[in-house]
Parts: sequence; C-alpha cells; structure tokens
Amino acid sequence: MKEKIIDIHNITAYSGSTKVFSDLSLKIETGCNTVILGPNGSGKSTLLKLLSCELHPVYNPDSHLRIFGRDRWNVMELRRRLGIVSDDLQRDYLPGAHGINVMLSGFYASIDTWQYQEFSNEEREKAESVMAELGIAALKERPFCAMSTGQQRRFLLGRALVHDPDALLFDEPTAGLDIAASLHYLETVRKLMGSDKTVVLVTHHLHEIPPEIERVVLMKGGRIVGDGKKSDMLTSEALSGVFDYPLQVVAVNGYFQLLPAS
Ligand SMILES: Nc1ncnc2c1ncn2[C@@H]1O[C@H](COP(=O)(O)OP(=O)(O)OP(=O)(O)O)[C@@H](O)[C@H]1O
Repeated sequence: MKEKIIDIHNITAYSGSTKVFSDLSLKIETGCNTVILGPNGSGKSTLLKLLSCELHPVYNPDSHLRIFGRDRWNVMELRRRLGIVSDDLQRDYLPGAHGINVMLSGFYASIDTWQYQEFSNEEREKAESVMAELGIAALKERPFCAMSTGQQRRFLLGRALVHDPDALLFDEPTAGLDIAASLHYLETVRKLMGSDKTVVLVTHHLHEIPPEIERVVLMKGGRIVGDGKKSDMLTSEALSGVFDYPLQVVAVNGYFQLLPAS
C-alpha cells in the first residue's frame, strides 16, 4: 500500500471567526500528483495553513489530520519530507537577505538566516548544488529584494529542495510570473515530478496545471465538490459550476485554459 502524504478525515477548521471546513476529508498518496483547484474563498489558503501546521483543526473523536501518517510534527522535521513553496514568503525576507540566506534558511524552516544558526559544510554544499540545479547559482550574493519575481520564486523552491523532500506543496506556483517565466518554472516542476517527487499544487488558475498532474480535486465553499481524473474534472460544465460563471475549457498539448463560454 502506498504511503499517504495527506490523510484528512472529517475535520472542522476555522479561519478567524469563519468556519471554513466542516467534516472535510481528503487523502493524497505518494506518487499521486494532484491539483487542488477552487475559486477565491473556497478554502485553499486555509487548507494550506492546516498542512503547514500554521493552523490547527477542531478535532472530534472521529477526525484526524495526518501527514505522512503522523498526527503531530515538529515543523523543521516536517519540511524534510514535505516542502512548501508559497510566494507569501516572498514578502517576508528582510532587505538584507541574499540568495544564499534564502537557501540556507530552509534548513531551519525560518524566514532568513540568523546569527545563532550554524550550517554544516554538507548543508552549504547541498545549498550550492540545488542552486546550480535550478540555474540560480550566479545570484547567490544578490539581495533577494533585488531579484525578479521569477528568480525569487526559484530561490523559494530551492529553500524547500535543500532537504530533498519526498513531496512538494505549491501554492499558485506561477503567480506574478510572465508567460515564459511561468512555463520555465513549470518545466522545473515537471522535472521534479519526473524525479519521483510527489507534487500537490493549490491554485485557481488552470494554466498552471502541468500535464503530469493526474488528479484534480475541486473545492467550492469549503467543500470538495469533485475529485477524479483530469479528463473528468476539467470540463466546461464542472468548472462553470465551480466558478459560478459560464466557462469553456480549452486543452492544448496537455495544458488547459479557461475562456468565457460566449
Ligand atoms: N481571518 C479570517 N477571518 C474571517 N474569515 C476568514 C479569515 N480568513 C479567511 N476567511 C474566510 O474563509 C473562507 C476561506 O478563505 P481562504 O482564504 O481559505 O480561501 P481561498 O480559496 O484561499 O481564497 P483565495 O483564492 O482568495 O486566496 C473565505 O470565506 C474567507 O472570507
């Protein structure tokens, strides 16, 4: 049996005073590259916060939220298995942080590096090799705030990859990137899937779903309203219902796009 990366069963969760999830259940196994797709307000960010242990559900006797089979994680330990890449972090680094600081901060799951943190030679070598792999080694001394959004996004991916995690969770991977930068970045995501890392992508944009994603989970109003193969889920009818707007799906070379139906 394959290991479950995410195993959520009947959880209730609040964001502020809003009950976002009521009896939500979702399982994602190793090797099942998945997109969680839903409109604004459907609960995607709340789900990401639950999975990154920033938010805790309200448990009842029948509920659980397990990541790699465990109910409780130390965040640093969890990042070694589940990397999270979100541009939310892009705003959080101090102006003095350089590319290399962003990479090394991954070892402590921290924002930026701090004087009390020590890094071994192995960790520094790993950071260097990941930067080389991602094509960002030449930028390691550049201030993070002086990089393009695409370059920053690669450093944030590198920050997650220093641990060589089994799975990666991407929050709107190409937000803010132009078309070429988006496609270059998605090529990297595709390579990661090809190298046996399981990718879970959370988004409201169809165009950032790489062809290798097999499973689509549709969310609306804090509920899962569809879960299945891409060909069954990414239909004009299903997506018009999810986004409450008459839409037409266009598929070209394994990529999808949404247009108005008329
Ligand atoms: N701090 C908060 N206080 C009250 N309600 C909140 C809070 N955060 C989120 N909500 C509500 O919870 C629901 C789910 O929000 P969430 O941000 O998880 O959705 P989302 O799918 O990530 O949306 P988006 O795509 O716009 O980021 C929304 O109705 C939102 O208004």
